[in-house]
Amino acid sequence: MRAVIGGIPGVGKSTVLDILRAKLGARLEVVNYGTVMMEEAKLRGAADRDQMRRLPAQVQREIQASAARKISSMKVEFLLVDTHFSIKTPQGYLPGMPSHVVSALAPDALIVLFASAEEISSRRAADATRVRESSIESVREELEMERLFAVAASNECGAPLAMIMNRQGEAEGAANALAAVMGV
Ligand SMILES: Nc1ncnc2c1ncn2[C@@H]1O[C@H](COP(=O)(O)OP(=O)(O)O)[C@@H](O)[C@H]1O
Repeated sequence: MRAVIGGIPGVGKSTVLDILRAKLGARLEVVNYGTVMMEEAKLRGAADRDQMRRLPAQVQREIQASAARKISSMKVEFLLVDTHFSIKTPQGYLPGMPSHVVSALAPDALIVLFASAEEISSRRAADATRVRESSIESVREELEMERLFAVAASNECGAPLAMIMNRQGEAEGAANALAAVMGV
């Protein structure tokens, strides 16, 4: 079973995935799509994520695609690809799972993890280690775009899309809902 999970920064994705990892142990492999992309980019001479972002767009597309092929060849009972369906950039929202990527991954399920804009906004504001836009308006827009791009990816690959809410103080519940969607 191969699934793709996306969620905007601060939604609690790392927290929920850690809980699921603790439950499933070796049956589950969580693969961070950005990390695999970076491994592929290193083979093409980029030293870090900033250099990767500055590579010609066509090279970045190739990196995205080869990361997807690498992930789709992994053999494990439950594989969860940790990513973002949309990435906010100064030029606009970038699709994290454009058609050539989601088709190469061929997931069985897509999941968007979401939370209330108010909670995400206060979690971002509390995290002094990162510089992130934390206004409620901005978070609301990102949440909406994450959903819209996930719908587009679902339509592209034909996999069902589940929406899972990470309620304040109930990350365990969100991890259980995720396990249920994955058929654990
Ligand atoms: N259900 C929840 N209830 C309360 N706090 C949460 C919940 N989920 C995550 N958090 C907290 O929110 C912050 C961001 O969570 P994190 O998992 O790092 O987000 P992400 O990986 O999506 O950026 C952390 O301080 C985490 O402890």
